[in-house]
Amino acid sequence: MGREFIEIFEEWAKDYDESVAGQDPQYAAVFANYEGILNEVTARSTGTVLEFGVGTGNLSEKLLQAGLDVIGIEPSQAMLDIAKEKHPELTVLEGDFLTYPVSDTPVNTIVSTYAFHHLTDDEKAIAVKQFKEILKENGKIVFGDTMFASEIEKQAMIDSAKEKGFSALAEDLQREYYPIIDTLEDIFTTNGFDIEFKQMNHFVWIITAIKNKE
Ligand SMILES: C[S@@+](CC[C@H](N)C(=O)[O-])C[C@H]1O[C@@H](n2cnc3c(N)ncnc32)[C@H](O)[C@@H]1O
Repeated sequence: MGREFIEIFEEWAKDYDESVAGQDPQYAAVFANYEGILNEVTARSTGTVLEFGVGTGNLSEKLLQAGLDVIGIEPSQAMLDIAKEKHPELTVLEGDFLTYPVSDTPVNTIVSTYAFHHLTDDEKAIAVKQFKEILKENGKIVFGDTMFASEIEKQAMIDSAKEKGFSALAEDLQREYYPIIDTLEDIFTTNGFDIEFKQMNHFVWIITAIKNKE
């Protein structure tokens, strides 16, 4: 479950760092302020951090530089190999948002950037329920990802991509499970989190979800 897009990342891994640097015009707006997004997720993280979908390890690098203990989880072998090559000191384990080697280490923060939308909304709810179990008291989830204020806004972004001739972006926005903010809010609050949203570019928002006491 949740691994249906891995082939895309096996292919994309070798050029991925060029895309995030804005060199692919179709994705330039998606990756606008990429460094700022990673910095903001890092600034909100504490203690032992479990990172999902590490890709080539760009967020992991910032978390390590901030002195945090990072356990990375990544399902694509090609991405995982690059992350390990760039950061030999990083622990990266094979796994995904739903199935991962759980250690006994209590986790303070669960982070991810540009990855949670690979799960359907039902899978997102299962993942969040599991995260609550492994987070320490007052633990938090900090995710940066593409999401939309409404279905109307999402359709407008798809139409705009088509008008610009960005067919790969338009297909991506229709193929993967980019959520509506109200849906995410419902998933997190139902599973016992207080959640905040902050917009970082035309596509990406950061969500910070803090585990309730109850
Ligand atoms: C767009 S890349 C983001 C990489 C990195 N987090 C970043 O911000 O640059 C998406 C990553 O999520 C991974 N991924 C895809 N499906 C996943 C899943 N079900 N669980 C965890 N990671 C997944 C991909 O293999 C890829 O490395």
